[in-house]
Amino acid sequence: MAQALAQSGLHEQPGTASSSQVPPLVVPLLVICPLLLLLARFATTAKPATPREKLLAELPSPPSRFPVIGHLHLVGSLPHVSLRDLAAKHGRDGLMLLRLGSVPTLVVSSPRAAQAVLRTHDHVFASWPGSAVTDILFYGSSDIAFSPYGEHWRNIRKIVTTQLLTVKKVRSYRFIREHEVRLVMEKIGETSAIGKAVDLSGLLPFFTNDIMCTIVSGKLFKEEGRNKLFRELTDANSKLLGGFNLEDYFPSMARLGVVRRVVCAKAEKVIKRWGNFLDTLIDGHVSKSLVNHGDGKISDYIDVLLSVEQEYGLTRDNIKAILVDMFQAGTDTSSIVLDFAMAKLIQKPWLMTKLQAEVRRTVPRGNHMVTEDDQRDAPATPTPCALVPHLCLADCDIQGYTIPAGTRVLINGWAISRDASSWERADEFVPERFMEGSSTATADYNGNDFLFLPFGSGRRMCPGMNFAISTIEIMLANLMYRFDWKLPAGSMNVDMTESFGVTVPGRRRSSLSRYSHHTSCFFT
Ligand code: HEM
Repeated sequence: MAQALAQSGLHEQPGTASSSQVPPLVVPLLVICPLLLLLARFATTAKPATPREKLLAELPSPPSRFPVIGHLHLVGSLPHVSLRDLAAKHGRDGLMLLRLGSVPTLVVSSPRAAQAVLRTHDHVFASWPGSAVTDILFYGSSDIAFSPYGEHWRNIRKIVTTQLLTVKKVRSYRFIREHEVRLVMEKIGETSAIGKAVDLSGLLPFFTNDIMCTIVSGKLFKEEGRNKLFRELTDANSKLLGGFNLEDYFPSMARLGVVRRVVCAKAEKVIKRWGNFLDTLIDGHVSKSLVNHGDGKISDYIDVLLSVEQEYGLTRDNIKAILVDMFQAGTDTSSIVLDFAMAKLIQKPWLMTKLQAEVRRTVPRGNHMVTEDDQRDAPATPTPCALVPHLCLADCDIQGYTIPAGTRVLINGWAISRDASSWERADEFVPERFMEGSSTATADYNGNDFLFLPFGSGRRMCPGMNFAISTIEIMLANLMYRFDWKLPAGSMNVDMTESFGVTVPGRRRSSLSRYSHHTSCFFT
């Protein structure tokens, strides 16, 4: 045995030939490490050169900062978790400054600080930093989500909130939601008939995508199989928005011509495909509306946008940007929440049974599925929270610190909604906390209660909240009503509590797409 170990090199004695040879990387490391440590010391102790740097230097910040990369090395693969841990250690009053590359970024991790940013000084923080990639993918950032705060954003936000996402409009799409739910139930039923596991993570993105396709462009759209292409394009956007983008951390470097060309090349290709596709759809609607007025059918988003085109001075590119936004913001977000909720419920069978009993009690006997009429008492669906980047537009006082203009601000909604000083069993999935009888039953996700901000708050708050809640609730209620679920051994390979997506420093839902677990479930 000893001989075998010695031969394999695991049992070498000091002084033997192989241990006395210095591995090739050691010498450069011995030189580089002290140099880096020296530079890190210099970076953290150097006197601030400008008034802006002086203000930033006042903010609590982790000491271990390197030149060039700043604090990037401290942010792990789950940024929301790293940022929470760093803020607990180095932050003060829910505020902490990080240098992500060359970008000063204020991380906000307490309800009080979030309220100061998103309510008290909402107008100062209502913009976002901008990027070359979003300029390409969203037609000069002329959509709503990526548009800088200002007149154009106000105009587009007004269209979206008064024409596309009103409560009345969302209700009018009820039959589309119920139809798509029915199709998913049939698919699950068919899989059940042959005794196979159901791949919910595979089904749910198509469910939310298909709803959005019909709402954007009408029934024909899906029948022609175009929904698959939309899914592909939305995925391509998510990858571009969610990957590591040099520009987010080193904006001045990304302004160099060569670098910019490399960063933008892929985005140009993707938007060309979006453009061709959306132009065909819009042209189809234009010619249809010339021959067919007021046929009483529910109008889709393209119809609506064309009908207000002149009133709001919309260009063709503006219309396309809004449509891309609706897909990007409105599909993965809801499917991931559904996936997350189901995965968590399957891990807690007693809770699943309890919620199932509640859903089943509300549905009249003999009904094959839950409709939106049956949903008055549907269980609350807790939604995980995202990290959302904002940009400080003018020097602003927050809790005694002056935040200089140009600082990026990340609201770590995930950390806030798991703060042990606000929530009991803060890290656990406990939907009962939102049910009658619990001390937090009245916790409000409408952006008024800063303990819980799944849809954000203030001027940039999610305008798709009603849309999302309607989609999530009807699907979740039916999944629970129709089937009893259990998990095949070893099929859930990631703990979703820790992996649920948050955004990285670009206004994006990037890590939603990093949410790569696979929820396949058996049902009985
Ligand atoms: C569970 C699902 C969803 C969640 C958790 C969610 C969450 C969010 C959050 C946190 C923001 C940023 C708020 C801020 O900057 O403070 C946001 C923005 C936005 N969301 Fe949602 N969202 C969801 C579904 C939807 C849906 C279904 C739509 C559209 C159909 C939508 C459209 C938008 C748009 C357009 C914005 C940008 C608003 C602006 O910048 O003015 N979202 N969402």
